[in-house]
Amino acid sequence: MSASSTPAVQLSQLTKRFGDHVAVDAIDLTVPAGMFYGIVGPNGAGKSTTLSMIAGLLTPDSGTVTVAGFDAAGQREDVLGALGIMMEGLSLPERLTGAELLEYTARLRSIGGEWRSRATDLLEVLELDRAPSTLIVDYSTGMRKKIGLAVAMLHRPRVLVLDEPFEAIDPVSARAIEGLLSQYVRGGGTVLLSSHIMDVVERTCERVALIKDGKILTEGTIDDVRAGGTLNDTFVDLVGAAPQRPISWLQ
Ligand SMILES: Nc1ncnc2c1ncn2[C@@H]1O[C@H](COP(=O)(O)OP(=O)(O)OP(=O)(O)O)[C@@H](O)[C@H]1O
Repeated sequence: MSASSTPAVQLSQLTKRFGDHVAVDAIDLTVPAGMFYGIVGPNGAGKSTTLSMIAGLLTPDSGTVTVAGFDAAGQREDVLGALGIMMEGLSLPERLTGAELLEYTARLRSIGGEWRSRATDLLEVLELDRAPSTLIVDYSTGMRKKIGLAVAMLHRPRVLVLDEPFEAIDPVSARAIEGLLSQYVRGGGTVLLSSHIMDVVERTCERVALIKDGKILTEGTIDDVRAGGTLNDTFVDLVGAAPQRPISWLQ
């Protein structure tokens, strides 16, 4: 698969309200194909809401989403084929093992016989092969995240949308996931992820968008955005440090 000039994801005036609250406020964003792209921002900034609209799990109030050139509203089947998603809170079939879930995914997606070797690779790299008979209901938080990632990758999508893939993941597993995603991007895939872990975003992503209150505060290459400092510095400068005051009952 080669990188294409069609953007992996394109958002135009994307907006979502919950009651009176504007969670995503007329966002325009282009994620070029074949790269690692990060979305960062404080809690409640609108990252998950944005990714959920790209994933088709939430309907925008206005604006458009295209994935690999397909319109998310009108070309749903094409978008589903092009996309792999891992979102917080998506339910999993709890009474299956990891391997069974991948077989189930392969059938749902009509993946040919190659699913077996793909599943073996994914389970091995993510170290889920160490608990072959453990049901998903008994998985740890990190293991649930890893099997969610394997499900998202099994059909070799053109675009992976990952909500906080590195949170709740131990450092060794995080490196394994980084390696897996890097191979995927080198092969022409696109990763769009949200994260609060700035050093992972700095290390992996080529471009980053910083969002707050549903709006993009800055967007560009990692070097442009960190402007000689660290991404953490830029984040705190633009978002504003949390208020600090003495709390007498703690002292
Ligand atoms: N289903 C919902 N109903 C009402 N409000 C919602 C809903 N989902 C999100 N929100 C609100 O929309 C805003 C954006 O939430 P979102 O989950 O997108 O933020 P986030 O950037 O992903 O935050 P975090 O870093 O904490 O995961 C928040 O104010 C949140 O309370």
